[in-house]
Amino acid sequence: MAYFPAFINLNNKKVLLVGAGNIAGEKLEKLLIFTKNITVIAPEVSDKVKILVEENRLTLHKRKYLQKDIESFSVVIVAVDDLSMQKEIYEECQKHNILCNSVDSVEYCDFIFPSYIKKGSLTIAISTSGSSPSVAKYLRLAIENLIPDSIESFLDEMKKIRSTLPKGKERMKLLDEKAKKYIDTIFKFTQH
Ligand SMILES: C[C@@]1(CC(=O)O)C2=NC(=C\c3[nH]c(c(CCC(=O)O)c3CC(=O)O)Cc3[nH]c(c(CC(=O)O)c3CCC(=O)O)/C=C3\N/C(=C\2)[C@@H](CCC(=O)O)[C@]3(C)CC(=O)O)/[C@H]1CCC(=O)O
Ligand SMILES: NC(=O)c1ccc[n+]([C@@H]2O[C@H](COP(=O)([O-])OP(=O)(O)OC[C@H]3O[C@@H](n4cnc5c(N)ncnc54)[C@H](O)[C@@H]3O)[C@@H](O)[C@H]2O)c1
Repeated sequence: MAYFPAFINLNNKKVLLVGAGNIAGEKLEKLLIFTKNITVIAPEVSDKVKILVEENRLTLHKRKYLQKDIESFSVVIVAVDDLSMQKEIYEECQKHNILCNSVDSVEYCDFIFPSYIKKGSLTIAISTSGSSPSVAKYLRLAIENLIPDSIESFLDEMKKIRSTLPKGKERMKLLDEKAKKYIDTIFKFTQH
């Protein structure tokens, strides 16, 4: 089955990152845009992870992962250089209904990190379901150039209109027309 693309609210969700090397640093940098409720466990910690932990006052346990460490967490990311350990933690997560991401195999992922573009309240996420992370990256770079920064203020304006006008056909029509006009000016055409 394919992955269901969802945008998860990480408020009040505890996130555990196992591993603190190069890839853990990359995942941490991306996660920090969405939550600071992150605990890191690893015996060796890269300079980048050390700085991010200090700057964001994250909890760091400088030791190896121990069974049951996952138990108070909602989301676990396993960024260790050891596939059997990724499998072990993934299986432990399954028993506790904890969402798990492993950096070496989609087989041990309940969710995967997408490549994403964020401009204000707009988020565009791209995934190749693990087929080619670098294709996801270059597609992101190509799409990023198509989206103007003005999208941020335009979305703020649309949000304001939506919250001030009463729900109903009139509001729907107005919002649809404004959205179409804006997108038309960006892409010079609108697909229906
Ligand atoms: C999108 C992105 C998001 C992010 O990391 O946040 C992301 N990987 C990125 C970059 C990237 N990763 C790799 C390269 C080298 C070139 C290449 O292999 O293509 C590059 C390119 C680069 O770094 O330039 C190597 C790699 N990646 C994985 C494996 C294991 C394997 O497949 O076996 C290996 C082999 C390791 C090895 O060979 O040793 C696995 C995963 N990587 C994923 C996400 C998930 C699937 C995403 C999807 O396709 O849907 C998944 C399954 C798990 C996960 O991480 O969640 C981010 C781009 C962000 C951006 O810039 O926009
Ligand atoms: N998903 C991706 O985007 C992607 C991209 C490239 C590579 N990878 C894969 O990511 C993995 C990690 O690569 P890296 O460059 O970050 O490695 P690294 O050597 O820099 O870091 C490994 C980290 O795992 C920790 N670790 C090892 N054993 C541990 C244990 N028992 N408990 C807790 N922590 C432990 C280490 O202390 C270290 O912090 C590799 O297997 C690589 O194939 C994934």
